[in-house]
Amino acid sequence: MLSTQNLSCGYDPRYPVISGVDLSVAPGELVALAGPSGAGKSTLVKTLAGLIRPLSGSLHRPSHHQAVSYIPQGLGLVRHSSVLRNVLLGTLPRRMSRTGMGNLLGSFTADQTHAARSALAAVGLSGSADKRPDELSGGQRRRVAVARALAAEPAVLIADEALCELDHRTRDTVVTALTDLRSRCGTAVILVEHDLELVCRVADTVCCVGAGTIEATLHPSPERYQLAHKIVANHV
Ligand SMILES: Nc1ncnc2c1ncn2[C@@H]1O[C@H](COP(=O)(O)OP(=O)(O)OP(=O)(O)O)[C@@H](O)[C@H]1O
Repeated sequence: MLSTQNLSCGYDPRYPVISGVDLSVAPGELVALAGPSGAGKSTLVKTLAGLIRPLSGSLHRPSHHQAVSYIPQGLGLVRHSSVLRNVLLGTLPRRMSRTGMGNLLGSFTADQTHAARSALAAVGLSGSADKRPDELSGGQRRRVAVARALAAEPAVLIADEALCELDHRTRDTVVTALTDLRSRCGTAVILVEHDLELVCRVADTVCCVGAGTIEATLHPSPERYQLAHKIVANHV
């Protein structure tokens, strides 16, 4: 689904932020990236999402329309559009592949509206469809960004700290929505997340990022939580 070999990422070829990254993410797999602030997690996922060119090494991503949805740390919501319209934007690549750019300004189809409303329901925001993002709390805005990615039904969903600012119950709702997407569409999920307890509970694979690379790759279990904690804590 998505793989890298000896990938090196950063903003200046002389100073890679993270190197030697070998990742292989299968359909439906949930891979978590954990590690201290500044370790290079966002730089890596921006590269995986295609926003930054790799400095070296190889990156294989699915190339069809709607293949990769990326939730940036800053969320990228359109402030003056309604919540529903923001989520509908997630379905745009689907519409573009069918009808081309000409219809971008037209109305959305019933299918797209259904997908957007279902995504909002999945993150518990059915009642907020007509509000604007700046009328919502930080955690609610985060869930709008998740809903936008869900509505895209992508092959790969990459989320940079999408679960932070959420209370435990709401976080479980979002995790359930992601699990449903994985089993329904075979979506591979790559999650940047600081909460190791959560990560070890929900991820199939945990990559511990530190010292400019992926230092360890674990398949979680309660014992592995201690190990992951030690590896990440070493660099905090
Ligand atoms: N646009 C940029 N231009 C140059 N350097 C950058 C840029 N963005 C990030 N960096 C640098 O890359 C390094 C890694 O930052 P990055 O945001 O990838 O870390 P992170 O692990 O995601 O941290 P956090 O958990 O705090 O979000 C930092 O030293 C940072 O200063």
